[in-house]
Amino acid sequence: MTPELKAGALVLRPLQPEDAPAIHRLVNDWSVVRMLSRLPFPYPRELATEWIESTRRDSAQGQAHHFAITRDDALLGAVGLVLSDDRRSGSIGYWLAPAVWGQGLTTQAAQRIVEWGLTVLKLEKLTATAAQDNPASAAVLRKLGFHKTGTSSRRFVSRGQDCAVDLYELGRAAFLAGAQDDPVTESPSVPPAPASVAPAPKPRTLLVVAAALLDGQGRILLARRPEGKRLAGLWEFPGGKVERDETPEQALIREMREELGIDLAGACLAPFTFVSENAGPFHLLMPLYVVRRWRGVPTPREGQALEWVAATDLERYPMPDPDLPLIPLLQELLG
Ligand SMILES: Nc1nc2c([nH]c(=O)n2[C@H]2C[C@H](O)[C@@H](COP(=O)(O)OP(=O)(O)OP(=O)(O)O)O2)c(=O)[nH]1
Repeated sequence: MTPELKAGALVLRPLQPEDAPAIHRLVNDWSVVRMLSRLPFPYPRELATEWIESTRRDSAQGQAHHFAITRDDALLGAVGLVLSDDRRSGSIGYWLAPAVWGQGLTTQAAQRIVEWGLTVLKLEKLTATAAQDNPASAAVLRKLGFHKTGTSSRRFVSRGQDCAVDLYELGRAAFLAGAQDDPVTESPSVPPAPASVAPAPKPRTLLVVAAALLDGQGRILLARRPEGKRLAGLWEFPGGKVERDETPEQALIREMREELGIDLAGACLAPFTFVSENAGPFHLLMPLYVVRRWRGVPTPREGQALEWVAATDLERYPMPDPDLPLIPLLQELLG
């Protein structure tokens, strides 16, 4: 199913039947429709209703995910991700009402969908096309990290003619390598480098501590990263970055209190294994502790969803790539 995603002040949500009048009003505009290859101009009102129904069917079948781009509940445009038959790649498309052009909103919305498709859906690559007379769309794609792979032509129904389009692509590996998260500059204790000095190479290893909390039935607590964070929508083991002057155990106790409201002080924190993996913008070093006893009831304190998951079901929860080797180890422990 198509989820609701956040991108700055924008909310990207599944389309609803009640959106039809707004969709019709916004699309039935020559400056919008001339860039959308399959739509006629004028754009009949019934097509808006039919299209919304089709997006809801596609979403239920997992074939495509179309989102209304909204701000303060006002519909501003749409962004969609259509999956290939094998569900390993997807093609992205978007449009925005001219009244809000020039504010970077298309990039913001498309960026969130790109990230969601490549991390949560784990697509291998994304493709897109832009009409050659649509430099704004090409600029959005380049900002998102897409590169041009060729040219082709498409029938544009509204224009009644074939038009040249450029083809673009973004691979998952390239996206993950370029994903922006700078754990060093997040630290207030690191002063910014003077503008005239070339930035020093960043320390590449990030120490993150995490826990496999086990309940009485041997299920593991997973937390879904909330909207607004890097890797939002992925499931992870609760935990977080080890701060300066903290031991990993102190960091784990602090994180469990902050994130889940539980007290691990005095509990047995059993070192289980660790992750040492390239995580894109940094190298992740993550000790994983197994914890069976604590005080309090895990409660989401940071907007994250929580679920107790049997080890055999872990594969059903999309997790960050570095976590994947942990799954068979936990299955063996708890099998
Ligand atoms: N807690 C946790 N983090 C993980 C796992 N797998 C994985 O790649 N990570 C990454 C995601 C983050 O980049 C980093 C954890 O940092 P964090 O949770 O303290 O920080 P964050 O990115 O959520 O941001 P913030 O709280 O500092 O604002 O480690 C996991 O299983 N558990």
